[in-house]
Amino acid sequence: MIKLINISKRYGEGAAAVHAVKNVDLEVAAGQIMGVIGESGAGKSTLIRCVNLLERPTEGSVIVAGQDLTRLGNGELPRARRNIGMIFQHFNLLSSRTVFANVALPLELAGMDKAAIKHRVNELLELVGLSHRAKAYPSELSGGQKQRVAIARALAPQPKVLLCDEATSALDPQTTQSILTLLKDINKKLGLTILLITHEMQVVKSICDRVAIISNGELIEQGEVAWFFANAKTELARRFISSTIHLEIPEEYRRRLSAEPVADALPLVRLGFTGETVDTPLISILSRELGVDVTILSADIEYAGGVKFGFMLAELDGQPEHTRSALAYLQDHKIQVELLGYVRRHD
Ligand SMILES: Nc1ncnc2c1ncn2[C@@H]1O[C@H](COP(=O)(O)OP(=O)(O)OP(=O)(O)O)[C@@H](O)[C@H]1O
Repeated sequence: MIKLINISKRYGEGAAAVHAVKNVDLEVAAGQIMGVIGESGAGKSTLIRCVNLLERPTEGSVIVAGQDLTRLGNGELPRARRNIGMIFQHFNLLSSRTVFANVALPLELAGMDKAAIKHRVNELLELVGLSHRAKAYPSELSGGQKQRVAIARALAPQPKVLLCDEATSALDPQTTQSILTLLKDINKKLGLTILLITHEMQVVKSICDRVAIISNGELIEQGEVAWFFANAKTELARRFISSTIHLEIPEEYRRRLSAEPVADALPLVRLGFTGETVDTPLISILSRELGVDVTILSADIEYAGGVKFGFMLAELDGQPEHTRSALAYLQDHKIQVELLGYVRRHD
């Protein structure tokens, strides 16, 4: 549905030129949700704005719904752009228009008659859960409601593709989740293809099917979300992944931790679960069959893209040879084992 072929974008000329996007190839299949994640200044906004030619790429082709937008003249481009809706971080609503009139605007511009506009806008407001606020003005709405209006407006011309430029970055975590749920709903109900950019891995984890990482204008890694959590290679990807996992050694244990084995101390391990981990009732097997008791200090294990991943901090209590077999057992089941040190039983 979206195909970017060798896209580059330079701002300015000569020595002062900024090469914001470099030789990007990206494909988003129909009905898919793709997330592009990157740090500030990585080139995310420039890249997404190249898809509807809000920024014209310096090189490369942009194909949306089978049309090469970079080859269209100024007369044909507006029609092709109707296939592409867009929402923004700061909603971009018209403050002098009501919710109804904001959503109606693209339909008025397209010359639709009044009765048809009324029908369509009411349908859209129902879809985004805002029928009861049709007469309100943007200043009377919460951030989440404003983004709902923006989504309804973007969907009014029945686009095939929705571009989301940091659409939840101005919202609190709970509202973010409700907007992400709405986007997923719309994706399923309407078969809409979604390309979003974000700096938050949580957003990717919540709704994306695929993810690409952009760094310094280049796509450095991409894949299905589940594959990505299990297999990402680059340091940046690993940093984004760990930003969604919250696991710390409790202070009380940290005080008793030493790097080397000491008398009367138990190994403290971090166990990593990835898409490759073999499902196993590991704690019962370790204690019943291998003679090692497991104390879980903390765990953050989640599902993304149908795969279980996450980490667990645990203390292992058993004879040294039993502990060695337990660690080997975990590794055989594709659980990543990291020995963090040894915790003395007493201060
Ligand atoms: N209109 C412009 N003129 C000149 N340079 C620009 C322009 N827009 C962006 N840039 C530069 O291009 C690079 C990429 O910027 P871009 O806004 O695409 O990154 P981003 O990943 O979206 O960052 P952020 O999350 O901070 O918005 C940056 O170095 C930025 O300063």
